[in-house]
Amino acid sequence: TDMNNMSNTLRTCYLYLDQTSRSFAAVIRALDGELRDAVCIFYLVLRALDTLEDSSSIPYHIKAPLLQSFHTRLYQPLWNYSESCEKDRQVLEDFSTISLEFRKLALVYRDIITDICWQMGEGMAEMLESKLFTMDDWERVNNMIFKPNLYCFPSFLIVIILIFYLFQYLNPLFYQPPQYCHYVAGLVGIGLSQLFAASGQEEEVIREDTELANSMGLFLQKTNIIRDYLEDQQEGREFWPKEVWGKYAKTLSEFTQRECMPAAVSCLNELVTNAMQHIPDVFTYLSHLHNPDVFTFCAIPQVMAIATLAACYNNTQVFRGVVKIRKGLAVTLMMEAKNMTAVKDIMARQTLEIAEAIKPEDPSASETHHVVKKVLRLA
Ligand SMILES: CC(C)(C)CN1C(=O)[C@@H](CC(=O)N[C@@H](CC(=O)O)C(=O)O)O[C@H](c2cccc3ccccc23)c2cc(Cl)ccc21
Repeated sequence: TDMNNMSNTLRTCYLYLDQTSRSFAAVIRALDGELRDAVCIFYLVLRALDTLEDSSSIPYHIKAPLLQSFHTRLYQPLWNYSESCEKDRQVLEDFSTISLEFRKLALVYRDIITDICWQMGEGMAEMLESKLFTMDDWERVNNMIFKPNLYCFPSFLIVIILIFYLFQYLNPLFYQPPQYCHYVAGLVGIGLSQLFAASGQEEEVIREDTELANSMGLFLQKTNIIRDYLEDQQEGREFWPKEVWGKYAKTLSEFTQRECMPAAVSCLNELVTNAMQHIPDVFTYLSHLHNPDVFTFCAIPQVMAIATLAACYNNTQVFRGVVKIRKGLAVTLMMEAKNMTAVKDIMARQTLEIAEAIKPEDPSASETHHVVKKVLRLA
């Protein structure tokens, strides 16, 4: 990106991009023309929304409406937000610079970004509310439609109510798990796919299969959640799904205790195995991309994620600190992830590392072997 012949406000946006994620900023800069600015602004707008959601200093009754109305702030030239204490608060304090450049984007990009922010803000507010009832947030079952007091109903009605409950859980039609990961990461994939298609640099088909785009985001977000266990614990946030950790402990914080390490590692390995289920969709999505800069932009976070999963698998260090892949490996992965063959080779190598670390006595061993075989067959 030639920083000389761009406006001061756009240059400021690219500086914010460099500050929020150095290595990834370089990948966004490599995108072509108007898609580059659209993705840069999309990334900063999402970072602002994410910073709002993360701000523990904002009380619920203020935060929920803020999240739900966030998309309207894109068209309020003077709107900034200075009540956040998060490290990325600058994108909120100077949001007017970002929204000014947003309003310069072509309408087609503005509509996509506005729509994703609207859906994401609604989803985040909904998750916030459900968290008030200490519901887990990995995959959240819709709250029961009603919680009747069974003792005031005649007996035959009780039977009907029990059947209804059973039906709700057993029948997939009723079981709508609006996944937290869908709101904060799946929607990003769906939005990016629409931006790629709108720019003409990728075919329309890329935006049709929202399941594939959703999987791209879920793979990254589930990996982040697995990796960030301790950091989130220390900040009083829990993202590991209760359906899983509830099989290994009474509270998620138990995994920080030495005597609970075997249970913690078994839970960790089940989550890593769960995240790997998205890899076939990642292969399919990437194989649909034609523009080399778009391919690299999408492939690099995915190969970083599989390397992070391999580093976390069976690793007690996840419960003692944040497991980061070595800088040298990160650089190698960024250099290599240029085409489908190279990406499949990286995924296969990292998956083999996980396969070699499987212990026969691990509760998920057979599922892990199963997903390893599936990935190696596709690679
Ligand atoms: C939550 C998340 C995974 C969506 C965050 N997310 C990403 O993780 C970034 C990578 C990133 O920010 N890395 C940081 C480190 C980190 O934060 O972990 C770095 O410094 O390298 O990539 C994703 C991202 C990039 C490319 C294609 C995607 C398809 C679907 C969903 C997300 C996709 C991202 C693209 C956009 Cl536009 C916005 C956010 C993201």
